[in-house]
Amino acid sequence: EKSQHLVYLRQCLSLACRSPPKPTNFRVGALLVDQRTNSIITTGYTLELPGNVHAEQCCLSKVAAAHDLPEERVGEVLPDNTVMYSTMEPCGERLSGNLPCAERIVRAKKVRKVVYGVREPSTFIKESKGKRMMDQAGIQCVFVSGLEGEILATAIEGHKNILYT
Ligand SMILES: Nc1nc(=O)c(N)c(NC[C@H](O)[C@H](O)[C@H](O)COP(=O)(O)O)[nH]1
Ligand SMILES: [Zn+2]
Repeated sequence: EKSQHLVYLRQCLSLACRSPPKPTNFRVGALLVDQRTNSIITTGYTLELPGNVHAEQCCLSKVAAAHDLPEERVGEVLPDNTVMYSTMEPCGERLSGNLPCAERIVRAKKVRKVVYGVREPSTFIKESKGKRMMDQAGIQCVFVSGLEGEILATAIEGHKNILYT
């Protein structure tokens, strides 16, 4: 089970490496798996789509768009028991004020499990709320250890360019 989770999290990590570095967010990769067929439904990474889009948000938006639906209706076209993999815990609050991914995932209804490789660091949001929000919605949140170092190094790539003078 954990080895299978790590296979998908490594794929998320390689997706995160495609994200253009930016000091105001993290570089994250995510993907959706159909648990019945164990096949990947779609992938996403931070800023892949136009606008200030998170990796998890990209996944939901791409599935909806493939069915000519807005993201908020993605639940109508996701298979039951969809699993979201993400290098980082989905956000519960965003400094931009945009709708957090935990709320988007809850709204999607069919995502019943979220697997991630790190909790959100406190760079932008002191106490991350994503996990708690999903727990309260009955979504199974699974933290998988083993890739933290690589995930964090990739996530904060854009931050290294800040000159602390
Ligand atoms: N799980 C996750 N996936 C992402 O793709 C991403 N960029 C973040 N980042 C969380 C961080 O808290 C927000 O990036 C800041 O709060 C700024 O908010 P915006 O990104 O500008 O909406 N977290
Ligand atoms: Zn987010």
